[in-house]
Amino acid sequence: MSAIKIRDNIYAVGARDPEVRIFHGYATPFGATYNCYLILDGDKKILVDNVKAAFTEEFFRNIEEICPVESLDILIQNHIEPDHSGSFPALLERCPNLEVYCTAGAQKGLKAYYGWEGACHVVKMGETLNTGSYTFHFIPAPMVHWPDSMLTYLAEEKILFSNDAFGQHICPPVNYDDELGEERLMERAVDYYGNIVLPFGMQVTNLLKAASALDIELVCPSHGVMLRTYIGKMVESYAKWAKNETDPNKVVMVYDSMWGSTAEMTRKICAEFEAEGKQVHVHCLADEHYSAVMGDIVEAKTICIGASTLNNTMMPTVAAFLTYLKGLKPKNRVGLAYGSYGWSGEATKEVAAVMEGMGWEVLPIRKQLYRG
Ligand SMILES: Cc1cc2nc3c(=O)[nH]c(=O)nc-3n(C[C@H](O)[C@H](O)[C@H](O)COP(=O)(O)O)c2cc1C
Repeated sequence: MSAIKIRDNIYAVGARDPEVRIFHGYATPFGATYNCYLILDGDKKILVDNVKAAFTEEFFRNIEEICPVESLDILIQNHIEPDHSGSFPALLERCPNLEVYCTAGAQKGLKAYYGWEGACHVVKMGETLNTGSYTFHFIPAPMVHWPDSMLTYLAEEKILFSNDAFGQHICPPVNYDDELGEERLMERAVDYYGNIVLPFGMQVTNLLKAASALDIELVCPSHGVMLRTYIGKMVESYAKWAKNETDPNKVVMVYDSMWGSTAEMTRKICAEFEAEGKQVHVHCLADEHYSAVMGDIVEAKTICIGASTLNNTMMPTVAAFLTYLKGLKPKNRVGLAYGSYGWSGEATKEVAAVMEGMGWEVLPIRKQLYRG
């Protein structure tokens, strides 16, 4: 990838990773990008975030299209997760006097990850950095995505560097939301939300409140395409998802099956829901990674989980999905546990217990001895 000119003095200088298929346990069938941004303000050169360590060379090449890496003055580190900070040691090697702006949590993280104990500008909500003609406003957003996370707003250009917020895992040959198309954008965004942001509805609501005062023309996230046309749609969707507004007509069915009996139950139950006019999304865990289900979970009111009994418990694929789901904490759902068994049939009871543990309304279990 080359540097992408966004404005006269602003460039995207991140890296593309079309090959990545699992990203910290999250399936990325369409690859990912690690976006970061270079801003020139007179003789000041400011970098917002950096990239995964393995992509440092590509990142440096992109910067060098604009200016020498050694000439960078300031690094705004919005978040310390290694996909945004992996090049930090290499950057410091080439720019030992780089001034770093980040939250207190990020400072701790930079020390823990990289042993870095340098002087740092620790920023809080509402604090700004003036670099001459530009003012950067810092907006800490704890848990969107980690405790150290923040966003940075460049007032004069009306650009929000949103880091993980509003991101999408995709590595398309285009740079902007309207080039990708609304449907594809929102499909990737809800997948990202379901896998990354879902547990943090309250924090997202707080962030949207803080961002509502800003005049934003361009959102530059750390993953996926930049938003210039569908900012309103994205913010509206985040607000809805953060409030856990589900669709009573949307049903998700997730299952695995050894001999096809639970698959057959899935087809029957699916047909029943469809006869009621519901929209059913079916995922078989033998074919799909458990994280591929999460985009549909975000808006579905009813979630049916099918597991046959294997050695007195549920199938491991379903157990893995439930472990993942529990961590992402979808609330206020209606659950149905179903599955086939041969003699003891523990699986469905175990699935229903997990649903109860998440506080869901649980429908009566549907169990079937072998093929009925
Ligand atoms: C390796 C293996 C272990 C099984 N263990 C149990 C068990 O512990 N308890 C039980 O009720 N059924 C057990 N079964 C029977 C299956 O649950 C039963 O065949 C069921 O119909 C399979 O549903 P499926 O076709 O959806 O996989 C086992 C089946 C296999 C192949």
